[in-house]
Amino acid sequence: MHDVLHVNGGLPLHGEITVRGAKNFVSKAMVASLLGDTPSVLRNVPQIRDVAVVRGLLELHGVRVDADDVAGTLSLDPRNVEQAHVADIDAHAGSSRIPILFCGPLLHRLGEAFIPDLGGCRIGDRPINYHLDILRQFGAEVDKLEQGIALRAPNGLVGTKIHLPYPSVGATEQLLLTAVRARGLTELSNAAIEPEIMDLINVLQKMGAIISVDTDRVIRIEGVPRLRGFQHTALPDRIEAASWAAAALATGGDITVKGAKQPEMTTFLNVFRKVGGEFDVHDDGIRFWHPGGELRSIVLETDVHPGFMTDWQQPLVVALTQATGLSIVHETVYENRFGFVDALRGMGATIQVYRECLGGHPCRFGQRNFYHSAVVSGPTPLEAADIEVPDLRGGFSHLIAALTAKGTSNVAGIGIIDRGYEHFLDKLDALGAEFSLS
Ligand SMILES: CC(=O)N[C@H]1[C@@H](OP(=O)(O)OP(=O)(O)OC[C@H]2O[C@@H](n3ccc(=O)[nH]c3=O)[C@H](O)[C@@H]2O)O[C@H](CO)[C@@H](O)[C@@H]1O
Ligand SMILES: C=C(OP(=O)(O)O)C(=O)O
Repeated sequence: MHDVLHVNGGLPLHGEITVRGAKNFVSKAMVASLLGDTPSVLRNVPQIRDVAVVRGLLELHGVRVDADDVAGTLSLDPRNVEQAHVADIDAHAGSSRIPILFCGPLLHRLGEAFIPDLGGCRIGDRPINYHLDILRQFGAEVDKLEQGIALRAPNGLVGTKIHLPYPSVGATEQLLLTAVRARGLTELSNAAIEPEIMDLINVLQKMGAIISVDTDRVIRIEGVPRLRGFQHTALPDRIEAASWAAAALATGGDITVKGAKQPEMTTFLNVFRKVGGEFDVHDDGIRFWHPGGELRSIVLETDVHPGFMTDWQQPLVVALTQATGLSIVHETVYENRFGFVDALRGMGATIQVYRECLGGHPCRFGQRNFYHSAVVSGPTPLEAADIEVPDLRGGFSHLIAALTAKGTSNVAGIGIIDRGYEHFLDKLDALGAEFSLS
């Protein structure tokens, strides 16, 4: 398999690419189809590995999946889930974080579930204690085994009142996918309200669920006994869009991201403008460009929505190496998301990481042993290097750094990147990047 990308960097990226549906929504909407008793159709589905992983798991559970990859349409027929003979589920261990979201839907349909060990990016410990607490509160029996988690709910699941210690995206989705068919009322306080969650709520409402979202992060659900299939077009991938925007800024280029939408990106766009990037919002996408002259340093804190998204942080840090002065980035969502800066430092960036909370607010990771704040001093020209992709967003950041650095960089392990970036090599080609694979 070709897994090393040889990048001849130092050329501004110019041109137009398209983003399709959000990785962090599409996979969840696919799981939601399990809750319906009629087929669902999902549109604007990207061809990324996380979609393939969830598809495999759904098929294992008896869902018939038909895909039109070019059109980006998935048809999901869950009518045979009760008849499925699930075998080989261990083969799905370590593939992504989505399997944990199968718990509620499978418990409703089968009264039991087995969930293999999770994968996803190693950017912190990523515990699942909130998920398991939620399932137990609905009345599930949860057993942690060596290979995964076994769950039972022989008497069904019953609505409950839950307060999340932190507005976790996955735990909020766990609750939604479980509460919609539980008996009675469920109330979740301190819920996450990311746009991908709101679109999942749209899907569940189309299926027949009753869900209200209050302004104070409280979500209320009235359980219903049955749900039907849905037809839905996924919201665009705001992380991919921001990643290409960061690539335009770092390389001094000009990229139009078709499919990108302003409402989900307001916070990113403010930061992009403060750094000195220009953008124009069009009906069918957003054009991002470097207007020439100096970029400006900033102070930035990642946070839950509507704050600056943690998944935007890694690509933007590469652009900050090209800004004049000291930028401060405080990562408050994951305790260990700065590992990727080692490689940037090796390419000539001046970045120092600290255990202290250097942003505006103390966070959960302060006074602990986590290097979760970074100071970036720029501008520093980046030099070509041999680098290894550590995780999805860190990997894309390395790619941006290689595209920014003059000379040939060898980026190993690029296979990780297609977990969340559809056809990224074709897109690089369309943007005028020079590269080869080996
Ligand atoms: C597939 C997917 O949608 N992934 C996204 C999702 O991840 P994911 O849903 O895993 O992220 P969470 O929002 O749950 O995690 C946020 C924080 O809560 C902690 N936590 C979470 C669950 C739990 O049971 N216990 C616990 O302590 C995590 O360790 C982390 O520090 O939201 C993140 C935050 O926007 C994004 O970076 C990921 O891209
Ligand atoms: C952290 C991410 O994804 P996952 O939760 O799938 O690991 C990401 O998309 O940046």
